[in-house]
Amino acid sequence: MSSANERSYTYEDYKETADWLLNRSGQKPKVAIICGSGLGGLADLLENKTVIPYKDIPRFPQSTVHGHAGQLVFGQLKGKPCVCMQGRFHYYEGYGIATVTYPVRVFHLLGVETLIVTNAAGGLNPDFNVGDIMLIKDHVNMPGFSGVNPLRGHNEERFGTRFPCMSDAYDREMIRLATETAVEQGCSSFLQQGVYCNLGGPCFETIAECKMLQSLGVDAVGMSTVPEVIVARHCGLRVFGLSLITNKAVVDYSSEQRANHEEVLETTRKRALALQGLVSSLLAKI
Ligand SMILES: O=P(O)(O)O[C@H]1O[C@H](CO)[C@@H](O)[C@H]1O
Ligand SMILES: Nc1nc2[nH]cnc2c(=O)[nH]1
Repeated sequence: MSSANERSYTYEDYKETADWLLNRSGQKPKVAIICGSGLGGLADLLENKTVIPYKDIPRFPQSTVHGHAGQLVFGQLKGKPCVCMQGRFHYYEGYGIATVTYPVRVFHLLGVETLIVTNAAGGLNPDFNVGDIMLIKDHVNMPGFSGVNPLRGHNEERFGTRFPCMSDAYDREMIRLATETAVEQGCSSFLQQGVYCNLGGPCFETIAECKMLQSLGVDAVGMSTVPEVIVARHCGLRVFGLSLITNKAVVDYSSEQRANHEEVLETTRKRALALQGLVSSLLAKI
């Protein structure tokens, strides 16, 4: 990988971007929401919006994936000051892991206290159906097994400790509130909880890989989210995560099913409103 991809950032870099955004938006969000593939509609719920394209923001990468608009949206949701990423960055796009997670530290410096991550994911748990919403209770950072971790390198103590704990990565009280909210919203029949695993992508998994992940206790697989969560927990943000099960992972050699991004986006279109309702009602409770 080239050194440009592996670039690192100083505390002052993050601070400069945060100050620029504060100046441009005039808003100090308390909640940041990262919208997964096809889930950018969440940002449309915000009131009093200020929209800032990534291309205008100092040091921000660009979104290159279909279904990721590439802009920050500031505004209020249920009266809470929020910032939404309409489009996230993925390792497979060629960005270094510090670049993929760059916005999270910027949000921390803007005063964000809670990070909500959403993603589209393949369902590995045989009890899951396409269209289920999975509350993420834990993760497996598969790239971390070979040393790909956003905290690799110099530890900036102003963000967090060298060896952060990850056994409490996903806030249990928010999971409880979301479960309660799903009952109120009439969507508990397609609500699940489970373990999300990120792979590097951009290939979808082979059948052997899906079987291996299942045997490891993974419920849903994707290509994002975990690096953002690690950086968020390192700097003390409360994290809540949702996976929309957009397709079922193929685990049978006789299956004719083939994972593809069009199916992923198609499922997000069908479940976007339910997911948006759940997130906005949850926000009203925190
Ligand atoms: O994780 P998000 O950004 O929702 O996107 C998921 O959907 C894409 C594959 O269809 C991959 O980028 C995968 O990570
Ligand atoms: N890796 C991976 N990412 C996804 N994103 C949406 N569906 C999938 C999937 O089946 N596998």
